[in-house]
Amino acid sequence: MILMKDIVRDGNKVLRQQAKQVKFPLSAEDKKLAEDMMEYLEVSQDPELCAKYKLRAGVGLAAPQVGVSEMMAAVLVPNDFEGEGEPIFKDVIINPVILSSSVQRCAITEGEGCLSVDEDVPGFIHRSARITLKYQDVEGTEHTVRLKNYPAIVCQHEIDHLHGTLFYDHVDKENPFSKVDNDLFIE
Ligand SMILES: O=C(O)C[C@@H](Cc1ccccc1)[C@H](O)SCc1ccccc1
Ligand code: NI
Repeated sequence: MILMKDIVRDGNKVLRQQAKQVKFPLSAEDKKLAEDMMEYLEVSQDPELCAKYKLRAGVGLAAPQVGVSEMMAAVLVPNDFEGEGEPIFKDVIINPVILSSSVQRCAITEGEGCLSVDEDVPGFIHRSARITLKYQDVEGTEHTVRLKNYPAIVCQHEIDHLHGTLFYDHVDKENPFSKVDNDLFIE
């Protein structure tokens, strides 16, 4: 089971590398990694288990964050944090490619955090509000999905990890809370 001690922190070069394409069929190690990363998200979103294992809640986890420089990330965006209903998006996205993205941007009002960055970094992280994402699942089946708002933000945050980018790279250093007229903001 992945614990916080297994999460690589900012400063480790694996977080700044271009991750390698994943080959199919998945090796036993890659299958286990995919399962373990999704398990981390599920456990971290259960308040009792999250406290029991001293985790930080997460809606996404990328392989480089556990020291594996491969293009794989688990994403679990719950319907709501009461755990009611099916998740908005749940899958392990492998070799993801953003095929298209909206010019319109979207940001989380309170900014972003990262399991690999212990410090708070204030500022808006403006991302595309809508994306068309192509990826393979653990079986190697190809999916092309259109995502918007929060699920789109989470997937862009995770895909950034696969290219060595961290959320605070997107903060406008001159004016961290800069915005333009048609920017969307979500709570
Ligand atoms: O470090 C990670 O990649 C996991 C992040 C992903 C993320 C952060 C901000 C915005 C979108 C995605 C963690 O999920 S940060 C903790 C968190 C937990 C619940 C809801 C939002 C952020
Ligand atoms: Ni992150």
